[in-house]
Amino acid sequence: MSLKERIPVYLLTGFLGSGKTTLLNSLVKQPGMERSLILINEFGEVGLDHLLVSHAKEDGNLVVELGSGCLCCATRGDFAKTLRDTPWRYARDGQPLFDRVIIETTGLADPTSIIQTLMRDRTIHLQFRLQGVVTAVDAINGASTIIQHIEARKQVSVADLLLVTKADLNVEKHTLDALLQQLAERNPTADIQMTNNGTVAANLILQLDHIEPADSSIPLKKWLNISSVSSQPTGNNLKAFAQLNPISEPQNDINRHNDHIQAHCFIFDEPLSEAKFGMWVDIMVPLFGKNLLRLKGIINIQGHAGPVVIHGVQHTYHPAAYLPEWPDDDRRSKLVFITYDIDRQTLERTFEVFKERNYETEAKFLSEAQNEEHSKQEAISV
Ligand SMILES: Nc1nc2c(ncn2[C@@H]2O[C@H](COP(=O)(O)OP(=O)(O)OP(=O)(O)O)[C@@H](O)[C@H]2O)c(=O)[nH]1
Repeated sequence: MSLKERIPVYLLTGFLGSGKTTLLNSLVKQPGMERSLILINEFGEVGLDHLLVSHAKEDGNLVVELGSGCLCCATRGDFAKTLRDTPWRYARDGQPLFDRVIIETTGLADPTSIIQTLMRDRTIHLQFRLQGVVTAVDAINGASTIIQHIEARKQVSVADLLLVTKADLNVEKHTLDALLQQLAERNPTADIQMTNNGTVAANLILQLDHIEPADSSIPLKKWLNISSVSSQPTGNNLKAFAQLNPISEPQNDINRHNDHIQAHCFIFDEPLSEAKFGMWVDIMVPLFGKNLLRLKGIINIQGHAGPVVIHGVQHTYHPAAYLPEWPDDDRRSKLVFITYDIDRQTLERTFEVFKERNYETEAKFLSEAQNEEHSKQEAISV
């Protein structure tokens, strides 16, 4: 099955009480959301949320309650099994009875491990594609929750869409401004939307495309979502693969919060060598592993007419998508990292190392050496 044919999965996460179930209730009533399979995970002995969305069944959806316990840890195996089984369990005449899956996590879930299950479990991966991660953030308590709880920070960091809930309540302007700034700093790639009374337009969710922006109607810049900072004057002239410019310094603000998660944005003015960049990805992504929470990039690779779109979550790095043309005149490569305990200098140092080595020459040398060895062996056997 091609990626496009796989069943889209939307992950709805957010800290305890942030408004996930309320949003879900609003979503499933809307046209376009029929035939959703809703997986609800709750933390605690008795689940209630599935009751709260029970009317969703009347709107032509299926609701499944996942076992008590958090699906990022205690019930991870159950979750994987439930999801693997859904295409035949909820099917008629061999056809699934649903068009998409929405997973509501517990408020304490670490979404990165759920994303890992979605992308690394072979059976799941062959049938489903992660279409979007939506994180609810409480307008009033969100800022302090994010500072206090690592789970909340991870939920924000991996989101494609951040929904600020409870904006209808009397939120002080400075509280809201501070929260919005914090969200933008922590996840510069996510779209941020305000919601009132727990309602959100289904379109906002349905248009998400977590993995394959190439296939989507979303403009690339919106996907990467750093256009607001990318027009800043170029900064110092640190050279990496090419000319590298720090385009924003969100990490300074985040350091003030004294936590471990940072966002780093880089721009490369010149096209990058495919061999060097490929080596960097092959070696560094697994090496950073769990500490690389998110990597998104639009890359100008030497010799390619259009941009190359890359995307990774922790160890999982998706095959690069080669687009036929650039969306506008800006041909610079842009990379956004959201990291846990990896500082900007470390990333820069790795760029430097890969710039210094000449992988084209090394590859050529290796191939010539192998050919020579081959010829020798053939001569011996003759
Ligand atoms: N005024 C207002 N109240 C909201 C909004 N969203 C949620 N609430 C209220 O906030 C409370 C928590 O909402 P839920 O939707 O249950 O939050 P949740 O994230 O599912 O909570 P957990 O399952 O405990 O993690 C409920 O009392 C909701 O009615 C909103 O946008 N405006």
